[in-house]
Amino acid sequence: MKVLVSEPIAQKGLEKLTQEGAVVDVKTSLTRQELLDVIGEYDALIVRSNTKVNEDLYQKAARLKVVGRAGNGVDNIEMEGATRRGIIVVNTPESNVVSAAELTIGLLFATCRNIPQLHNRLKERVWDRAGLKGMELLGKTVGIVGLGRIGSLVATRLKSFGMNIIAYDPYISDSRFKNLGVERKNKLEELMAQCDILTVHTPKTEETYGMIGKEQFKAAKKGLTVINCARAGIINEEALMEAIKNNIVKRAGIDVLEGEPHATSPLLDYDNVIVTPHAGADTVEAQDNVGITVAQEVISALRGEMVPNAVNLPTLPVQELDAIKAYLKLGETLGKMYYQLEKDAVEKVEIMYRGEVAALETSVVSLAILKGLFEPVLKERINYVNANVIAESRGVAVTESKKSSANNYLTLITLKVTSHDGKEFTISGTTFGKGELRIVEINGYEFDINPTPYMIIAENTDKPGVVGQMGTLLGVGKVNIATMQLGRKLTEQQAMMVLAVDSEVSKDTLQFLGGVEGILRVRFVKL
Ligand SMILES: NC(=O)C1=CN([C@@H]2O[C@H](COP(=O)(O)OP(=O)(O)OC[C@H]3O[C@@H](n4cnc5c(N)ncnc54)[C@H](O)[C@@H]3O)[C@@H](O)[C@H]2O)C=CC1
Ligand SMILES: O=C(O)CCC(=O)C(=O)O
Repeated sequence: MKVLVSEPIAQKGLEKLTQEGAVVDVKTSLTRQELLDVIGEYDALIVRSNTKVNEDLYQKAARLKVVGRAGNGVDNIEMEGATRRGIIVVNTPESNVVSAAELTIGLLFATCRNIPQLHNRLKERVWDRAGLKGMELLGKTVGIVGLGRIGSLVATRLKSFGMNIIAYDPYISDSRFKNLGVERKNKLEELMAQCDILTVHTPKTEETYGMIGKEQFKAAKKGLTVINCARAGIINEEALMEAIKNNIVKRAGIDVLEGEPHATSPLLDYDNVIVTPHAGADTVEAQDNVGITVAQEVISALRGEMVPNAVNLPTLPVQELDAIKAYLKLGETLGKMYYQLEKDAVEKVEIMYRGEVAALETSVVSLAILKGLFEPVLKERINYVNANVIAESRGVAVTESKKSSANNYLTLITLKVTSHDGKEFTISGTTFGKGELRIVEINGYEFDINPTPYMIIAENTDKPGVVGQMGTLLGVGKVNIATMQLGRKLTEQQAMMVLAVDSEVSKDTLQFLGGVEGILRVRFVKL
C-alpha cells in the first residue's frame, strides 16, 4: 500500500498509516507537474483543500484506488472521474466541524468588535479607539445559510449570546429547525432583509456558487455583517465589494478567498474586512481528528472494507454498519455464483430483500451483489464505487424490491438474474448469529449451504448411483470432500448436488465428473 500525502496532515495520522503497513511519502511541496509525474506510483492519495484531484490527475494515476480528503469539503475532487474508475473518495466530515464553527464565531467577534484593527493600532503604540466602535450581539438577528453540521453548531452557540437565529436551508426538515430553535426562512431574500449578520455554511456546489450576489445584497438590511467560513465564491466577491462600497455591508470576516492559496482578491485591502487563510480547521484537535480518521479510512478502503464516510457511495448510518457487513458478504457471495454457474450474458438483475434486511439501507448491499456478479468476468476493476456505473454501461437493468416478511426465514436476500435469451437464474441466502452465511436456494433447489472457498455444484437426474460415482472420481483425483448436500425436485426427477471440497479441482477431474451417467452438468465454484 503506497500512500502519497500531498498536503500536511497530523503526525498521528501519518503514524497510523505506517503502523497499518502502508509505505507513506509525505510530499507537500510538489509542483502540479511533479505531482502528475509521481502519482502513477501510488495506491492512495491524501489531500486537503489545495490539491486539485481531477481528470488530469486520474489519467496519470494508474494504481490509484483511494483519495482521502483530510477534511470536510470535497469541491477540489472531481467525483465523476473517480467513480467511473472505481476510485473511492473518503473524507472526514465530522472531524473538524467544531473548529470551523468556532472560527466562524471568532470572526464574528473580531469583525463586530474590530479586534484586529484595535490590536494593530495598539501594537504600533497608538492608544486610540476612535472610529472603531463595535456592535453588541445581544438581540441581533443572525441569518444562517446552510443549517447542516457547522450551521447548526453556530446556531446553538450564538443562541447563548441572546441572538435571534433565522436560517435558509430548503433541504432541512421543519422538525430540525424546531429542535434547534431556529426560524425557517423559505426565501433567501427574506433572510437577507431581516438579518444583521449573515453567515454561510453550505458546500460549494453549482447551486450555491455565487448564491449571495448583487441581487441578494440589494435585499439586505443596511449595515450588514458578513461571515464566510465555508467556501470562496458562495458569496460573490465582486458583489461583496460593491455592497461594502455602497455601505450595505459594514464589515466582513472571511476565511476563504477565490484563488486560494494564491489569493489576490482586492478584499484583502479593505480595512473592514478581516481575513484568515482558510484556518477554519486549523486547530490541534481538528487536525489530530482529521489525520487519524483519514488514515483509518484510507487503510480500510485499500483493504476493500466498507468505509462509512465514502463520498461516492451511499451513506450508511453508523449504527447499521455492523448489521450491513454480513449482508455485504452474503450479497457478494450470491452475485459471484452466477457467472460460475451460468454462461449467459446478464440482461436484468432483480434483487429482493425480505424480512429484517428489508428495514436497512440496502443500496450498498445491491452494490455488493453487482460487484460479485461482474467480478468473475470483468477484467476491468469493479468495486462498490463503480458497480452501478458498470452495470449501466453494460445495459443491465437493476431493480430492488422489499418485503417485511420472509416466510420461514428472519431475513432473506434473493438474486434473480435474467439472461439475454430470457433464461432465469435465482439464488437466495440468509444470515444468522455473528454473521454466518447460508445459501438456501439455487434455481428452486432448497439447501442449507455454508459457502466455502471451493465448491462443486452439479445437476443430475435423481436416480441411484450418481453420488457414489462422483465420490469415487473425486477420490481418484485426490480431492477431499468436506460436506455434501442434495436439493431435489421430485416432480422433475432432478437434483442438484453441492459438494464443499478442500482444494481446487483440476479440469481433467471435472471432465470425468461431467461424464458420469446421469450428470447433466457440473461446475467448479471458487469464492
Ligand atoms: N473554513 C474551513 O476550514 C472549513 C470549511 N468547511 C466548509 O463548511 C461548509 C459546511 O460544512 P458542513 O456543515 O459540514 O456541511 P453539511 O453538509 O453538514 O451542511 C451543509 C448544509 O448546506 C445545505 N445546503 C445545500 N445547498 C443549499 C442551498 N442551495 N441553499 C441553502 N442551503 C443549502 C444543506 O442542506 C446542508 O444542510 C462546507 O462548504 C465545508 O466545506 C468545513 C470545514 C472547515
Ligand atoms: O484545513 C483544511 O484542510 C481545510 C478544511 C476545510 O475547508 C474542510 O474540511 O472543508
